[in-house]
Amino acid sequence: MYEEIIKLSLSGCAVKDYGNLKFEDLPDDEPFGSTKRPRAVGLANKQVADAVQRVKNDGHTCVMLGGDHSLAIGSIHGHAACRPELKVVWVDAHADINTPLTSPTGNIHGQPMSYLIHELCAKIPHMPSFSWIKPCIAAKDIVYIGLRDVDPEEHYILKHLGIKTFSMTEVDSLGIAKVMEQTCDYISSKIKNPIHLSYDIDALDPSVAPATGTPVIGGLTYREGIYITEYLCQTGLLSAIDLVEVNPKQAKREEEVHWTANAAVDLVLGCFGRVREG
Ligand SMILES: CN[C@](CCCC[B-](O)(O)O)(CCN1CCCCC1)C(=O)O
Ligand SMILES: [Mn+2]
Ligand SMILES: [Mn+2]
Ligand SMILES: [Mn+2]
Repeated sequence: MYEEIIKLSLSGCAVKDYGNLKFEDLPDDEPFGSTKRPRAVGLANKQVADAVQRVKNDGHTCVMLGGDHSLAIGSIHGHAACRPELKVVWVDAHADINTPLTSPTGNIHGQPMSYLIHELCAKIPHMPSFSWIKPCIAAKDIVYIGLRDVDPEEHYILKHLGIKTFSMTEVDSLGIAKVMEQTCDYISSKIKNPIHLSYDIDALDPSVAPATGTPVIGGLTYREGIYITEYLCQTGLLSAIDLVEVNPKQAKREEEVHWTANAAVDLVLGCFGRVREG
């Protein structure tokens, strides 16, 4: 991922590398109910939240390179501590809004949004090393793009809270340009709020980004994925970006790692002004 930093530097952006966060291995991190590795994930996200808050206090646009999507807990929490009026654009095949009680797998990468949303606060049990997390966004502050693998309980939550979603059906029916126009009208209707873009690489079709943990066919083309970043960049409102779920270990062969990493690099470059016209 250092390629990102080099390329961003080359493209004229002032880049400050805040370094890698070191997450200690917790051997006896027993599940909390069905929720796996609660202490490791809770402690890691506290570090992420503090780091993102440092970056935002320094006045930068923050880029958090994951790791899995559970890290969005800390990233959005830390960002909201500086910019409480932020809006979230969540680009993903999945909604990642299971609560610990609805999750079918107990994997926290499928749950991050549930810890952050005010309206779900009462549905979240107290968990070890999660007590520092305070809900910081409202359902109306969120837009999803790229959904195509949503659990029934997640679907109920999305509908019940009236959260704005553009699934792959809407991407097909409207086209990505209309989706982005409607996304920005929805989040910036009255005032221009800072945008937190949380980009799960599995939003892209597995033919483009195969090296990821939960690939789902029928995803965004490379061009649609890049268009999202170019469109949000030109709003001038991008305040923090998560680029997560790139996982070389999931590649079947070396070239799949390159395809996935190259797509991730290009997505970040799109967020910082790289346009395809040259
Ligand atoms: C859709 N929900 C899943 C996937 C979460 C993906 C997280 B991401 O960060 O990569 O987006 C999957 C649940 N299904 C697994 C297969 C059997 C049916 C349930 C979950 O584990 O909650
Ligand atoms: Mn994942
Ligand atoms: Mn995700
Ligand atoms: Mn996903």
